[in-house]
Amino acid sequence: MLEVLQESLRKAPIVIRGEYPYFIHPISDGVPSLEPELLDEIAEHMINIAGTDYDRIVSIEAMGIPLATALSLKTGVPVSIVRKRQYGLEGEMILSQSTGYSKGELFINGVNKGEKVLVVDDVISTGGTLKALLPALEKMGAQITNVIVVISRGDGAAKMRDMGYEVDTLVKIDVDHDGVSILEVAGEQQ
Ligand SMILES: O=P(O)(O)OC[C@H]1O[C@H](OP(=O)(O)OP(=O)(O)O)[C@H](O)[C@@H]1O
Ligand code: HPA
Repeated sequence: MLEVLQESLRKAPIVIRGEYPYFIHPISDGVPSLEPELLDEIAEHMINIAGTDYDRIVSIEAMGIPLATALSLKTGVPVSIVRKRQYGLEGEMILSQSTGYSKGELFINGVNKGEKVLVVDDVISTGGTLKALLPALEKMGAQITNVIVVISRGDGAAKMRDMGYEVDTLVKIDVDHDGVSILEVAGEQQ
């Protein structure tokens, strides 16, 4: 299951950002090369989890964009990207994002009241991003049908569950200075 994803994670190099061992991978960084075979495997898996019954796919720049695009092309569902740049449009929602290595603001546009929304992203780590995003989407009147994140490292997904949000992840990993270890793969018995 998810063989292309697993193989690519085993090859991911690590750099240290502050104290944080940061893995570099096609899905989380677009580096060194994001292959269509990998995007296809992931998009198919996301459709297996969430189906196609939603009005909008919501994802976060930068690395949510290829995932949301791949999914949009398969499902015909439109995409709204949560940006790190302010547009000042009416109804724009502003939120604060904090990850293991960065802090900043995010801006949501294009999500309409009453819409069924699928949220996808590349990585969940501290959970800081989704902790800010999911309540904000609900405040805008969206109904979140599923939240799917490709790579889970750390306890972010568990923290989201404690907050009442189920986050499906395709693979759980551990990262240290030597590399990535795969702890769990969706749909596989451990
Ligand atoms: O669970 P968290 O600790 O919040 O980390 C996860 C977030 O970190 C990454 O985004 P990043 O801000 O690095 O943006 P990028 O997609 O532009 O690389 C990733 O795309 C998630 O959005
Ligand atoms: O270690 C990481 N690598 C890439 N993206 C990430 N987003 C959170 N942590 C990471």
